Amino acid sequence: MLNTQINSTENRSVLHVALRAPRDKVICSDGKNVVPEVWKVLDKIKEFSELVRSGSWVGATGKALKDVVAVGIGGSFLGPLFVHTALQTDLIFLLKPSYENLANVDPIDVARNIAGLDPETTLVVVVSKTFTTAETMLNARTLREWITAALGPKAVAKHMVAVSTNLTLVEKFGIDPNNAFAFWDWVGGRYSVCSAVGVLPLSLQYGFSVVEKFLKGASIIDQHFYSTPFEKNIPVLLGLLSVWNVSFLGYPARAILPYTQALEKFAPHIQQASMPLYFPSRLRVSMESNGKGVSIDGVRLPFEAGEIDFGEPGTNGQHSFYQLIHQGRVIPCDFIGVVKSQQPVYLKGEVVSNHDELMSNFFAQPDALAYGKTAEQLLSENVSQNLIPHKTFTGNRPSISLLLPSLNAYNVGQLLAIYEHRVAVEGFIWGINSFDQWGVELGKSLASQVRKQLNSSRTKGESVKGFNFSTTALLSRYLEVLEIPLPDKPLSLL
Ligand SMILES: O=P(O)(O)OC[C@H]1O[C@H](O)[C@H](O)[C@@H](O)[C@@H]1O
Repeated sequence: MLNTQINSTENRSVLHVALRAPRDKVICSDGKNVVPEVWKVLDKIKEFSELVRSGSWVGATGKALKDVVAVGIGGSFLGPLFVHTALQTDLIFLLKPSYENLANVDPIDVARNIAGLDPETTLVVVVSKTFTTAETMLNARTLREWITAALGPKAVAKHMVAVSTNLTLVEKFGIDPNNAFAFWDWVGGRYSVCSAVGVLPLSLQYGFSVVEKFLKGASIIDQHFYSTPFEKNIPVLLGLLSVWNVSFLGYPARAILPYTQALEKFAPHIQQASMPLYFPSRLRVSMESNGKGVSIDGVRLPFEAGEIDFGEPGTNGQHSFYQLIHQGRVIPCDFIGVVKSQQPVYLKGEVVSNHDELMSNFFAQPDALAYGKTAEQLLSENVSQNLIPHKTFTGNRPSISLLLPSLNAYNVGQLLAIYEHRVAVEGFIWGINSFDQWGVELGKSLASQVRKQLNSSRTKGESVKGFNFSTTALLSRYLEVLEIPLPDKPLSLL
């Protein structure tokens, strides 16, 4: 039998393709076909989201719920946010409950998210694979407090639901297990947008039929990736280009530049699949999926792997960091354009439509990068000698251009799956484990040491100890001046 436990450092299968497989497909983990379980949860989401959208699911005081706050961070936040934002303008007529995303543990994020919301008409979706992530759980407790303070403890059953692999902790938290939507160990957090993590919030917003199209788009790419010869296989070609740029040409970064505002959250999502880490010993900058310093067998890599991803929608980026891309360091770019705009506008008397104006830039930028401008060309334009070095463009700067026919749920699913598989292709070639993320653990455990210190200093006046000189000084200073709300003076929420 095929060994699907390719995430060998966590003894986990990697099966996010099963999340979007057709009902009749057989995909096994530990000898068990997981597709029926996937569809059981999808059917449950369909039913629940229809109840909420139709107003049949009512809150503790009998009112329909009209706002959704999704609480989650990392993979339990960025993917759904990217898809939600991508479809927002296309499907504005379908958008039923409003959609807020609470990720940061900063109380400012809580306050901003619930500003103007009424607990009576709000549904909170707590999204956490582990149900132990410190930020998410504190935010969930804060919103539980917000709901119960207004509506009483029983209101949690009607106003809070959860998405998690850890249903025991969901129940312990006080959420009715009937209102929990499961997913599985074989879904990595950053690959979970096609599980209930993304499907529940998106179904609540746009309806289940839209989400089905999104899943179908991703599934089509899964089939393409599985069966298309390498020379025509989009994720394979893109992955090879990345490996070439990073490991052979030594370009450490990649700019993701969608020429559509609808994809404004795409680069942040891909960044999560590639969160930068810092290895002081080698000044290595790396990422969550492919940001590894060692091979899958634990041997230190003799080459650089992973890219530093960043990006902004065009044309905004053109007015900030493109200067460096054109004349400074070489940054391979992914240009993503769309043929048919979600929002066509053509003003009378204008030379082109607004979308054509945007796309003029999409076509121009890769050419400027590739071909540049020579001193000879500048001379022929009578540019003065002293400005020639400043106005010269070296060219020979790599980019790829993806042109999507439109940006609907189906195409968004395709785009997601292309990038997911591309990450895997790169990881396979580099010989690393693209599916673990041990690099995020150290910071978390040090934060828990700080948390203990803050508690003992605040409650018992204990002095700061056990930290290095710099952190001791900073912590002491922090404890000296910051006013905190005491238990008898509760944090007031907006
Ligand atoms: O979904 P959760 O268990 O709350 O995890 C949220 C996030 O936690 C960590 O930071 C991981 O590095 C991420 O990959 C994960 O998405």
